[in-house]
Amino acid sequence: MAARPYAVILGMMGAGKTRVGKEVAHMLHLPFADADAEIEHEVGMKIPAYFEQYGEPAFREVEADVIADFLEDFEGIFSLGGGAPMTPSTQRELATYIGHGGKVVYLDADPQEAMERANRGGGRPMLNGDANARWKKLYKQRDPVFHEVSNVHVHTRGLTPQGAAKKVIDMVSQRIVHVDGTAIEPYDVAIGEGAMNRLVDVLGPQPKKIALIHTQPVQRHSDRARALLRQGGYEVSDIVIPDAEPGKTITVANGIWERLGTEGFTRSDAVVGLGGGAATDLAGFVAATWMRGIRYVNCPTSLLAMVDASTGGKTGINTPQGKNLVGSFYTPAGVLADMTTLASLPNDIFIEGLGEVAKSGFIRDSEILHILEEHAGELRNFNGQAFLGSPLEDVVAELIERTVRVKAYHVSSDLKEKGLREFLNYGHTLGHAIEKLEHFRWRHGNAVAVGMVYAAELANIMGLIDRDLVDYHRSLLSSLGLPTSWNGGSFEDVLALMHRDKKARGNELRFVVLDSIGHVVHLDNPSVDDVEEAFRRIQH
Ligand SMILES: NC(=O)c1ccc[n+]([C@@H]2O[C@H](COP(=O)([O-])OP(=O)(O)OC[C@H]3O[C@@H](n4cnc5c(N)ncnc54)[C@H](O)[C@@H]3O)[C@@H](O)[C@H]2O)c1
Ligand SMILES: Nc1ncnc2c1ncn2[C@@H]1O[C@H](COP(=O)(O)OP(=O)(O)O)[C@@H](O)[C@H]1O
Ligand SMILES: O=C(O)C1=C[C@@H](OP(=O)(O)O)[C@@H](O)[C@H](O)C1
Repeated sequence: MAARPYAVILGMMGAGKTRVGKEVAHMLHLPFADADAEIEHEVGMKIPAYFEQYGEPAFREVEADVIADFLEDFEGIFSLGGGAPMTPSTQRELATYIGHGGKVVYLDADPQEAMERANRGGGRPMLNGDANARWKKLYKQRDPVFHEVSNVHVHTRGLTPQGAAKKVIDMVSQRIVHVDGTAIEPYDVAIGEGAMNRLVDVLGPQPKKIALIHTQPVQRHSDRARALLRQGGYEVSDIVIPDAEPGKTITVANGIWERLGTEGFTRSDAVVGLGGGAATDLAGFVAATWMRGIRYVNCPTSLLAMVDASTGGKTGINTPQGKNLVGSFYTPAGVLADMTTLASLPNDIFIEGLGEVAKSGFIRDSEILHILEEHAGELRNFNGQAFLGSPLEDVVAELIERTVRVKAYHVSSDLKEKGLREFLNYGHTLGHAIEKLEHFRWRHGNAVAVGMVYAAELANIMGLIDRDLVDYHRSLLSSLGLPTSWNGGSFEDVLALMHRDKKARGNELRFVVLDSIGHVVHLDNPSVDDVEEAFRRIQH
């Protein structure tokens, strides 16, 4: 495999491609190459002189050749000349580079700032004559193409070269999971520090008003989102809802509908949901129902919301009869899992999220289990204040990316949970019963952890897995600080609730169980004796 650039930077003349590119390379301890400097080296003369002697078409040919060579054989930060992306062969080379996982950064400076800087510098033959008018004309031609050929968009208005470089690094190191499939409008889940900086790009130019729905404990993160939205030119309605489950009610939804009505939200406006899974569920529900569906973006701030609730398109509210009884399948336009928000997440809520992470390991991706094993101690001692920039951050980013991929896989062909998606329910049949019997004082991920041990015991009783795998469930989950037993209710109560599980068919129970790590099957209608025996085994 050829050595490819870590990132390619393009943008208008004066955007800072060279200056910021050098800064990025310096911060990442990587080499830097500037296409213009390489061309000058290649032809043995300065660019203005070359333009003068041979003209622009000859320059573009040399330029395209030099760029093609560097895209194939340079491991560092590579900045292009302003006009380079207009050459069709270079556009194709950039597309191939992106196809191999490359990052093409559009360094999008404020036009006024970039134009002034380009004029000041001189040495730019494309600006000969009325420099400002030339710059503006080129901007009009080039800006749409830059958007087209890049896959990372970085606005740098008002930033110092160092600030712009830090933003480029954040954006380039984000992980992207593309969610696509039957009945799904494709969208991306962006994971990493600064993922929220994508808000304006994901919302697009159509919305004028944005309802920013969030809870109070994440105020400092919603302040950032609001600032980004205002900078993007949107009119922002800040809507604070009650924290956690009390936010997921028809009364809260109704209050927001009233506000959207009073404030004149139309079908082309949008919703941003920011917070834990409860806030993103409610925000998605409001977006799905307002005018029969408007655009929405999720900004999950808890681990559980990042790996599970914000992706997959389930939105909803609770009723007095139960959780999530009213809602719809309605996919977001994008999910921005900004790791900086985890800095304020309490330890117990982080650990709870690991329950769903482990589930994804058991049902599909054994590498998740290896990572959990290897880092169990650090994960269990998660401390938000010391998290950003620590080695654990990359471990958590990897776990989030892998878990989101498992979810995306199950959702892609079964948005409405008629088959494959049911496998995401591993550990949930007993888990939901425990949550209900504990009056929701037990957190979901904790109940699912016990539920997975239960499902493993049941699979063992049915002869599907050996005892070692059951023991492995217990040892891994408890090493993460998750519970593996429950003594809070009778078998009769549990059985009655499991019969009301959404997977049950008529009077028959239906479980999701493993037959090996990474492989799940349905277990239909096991005998009550077996179901009870498994229950007995998780009581101590
Ligand atoms: N839509 C789906 O597919 C889906 C899947 C799983 C769960 N869910 C739903 O998600 C909800 C559970 O999500 P959850 O565990 O995130 O619970 P939550 O939304 O109640 O958040 C838990 C607590 O953590 C706080 N919090 C979240 N992020 C924080 C941060 N960065 N800093 C400080 N505090 C923070 C919240 O304010 C809340 O007090 C449930 O309502 C569940 O039904 C939905
Ligand atoms: N963010 C910035 N803030 C202040 N000055 C900048 C910034 N980015 C670039 N510059 C300065 O503007 C000039 C043009 O930048 P340069 O990197 O050569 O642009 P480009 O390569 O995109 O044409 C240089 O003098 C550079 O130091
Ligand atoms: O915009 C252009 O067509 C050009 C931009 C210059 O690079 P910078 O954008 O780095 O100034 C350089 O490649 C040449 O003068 C042509």
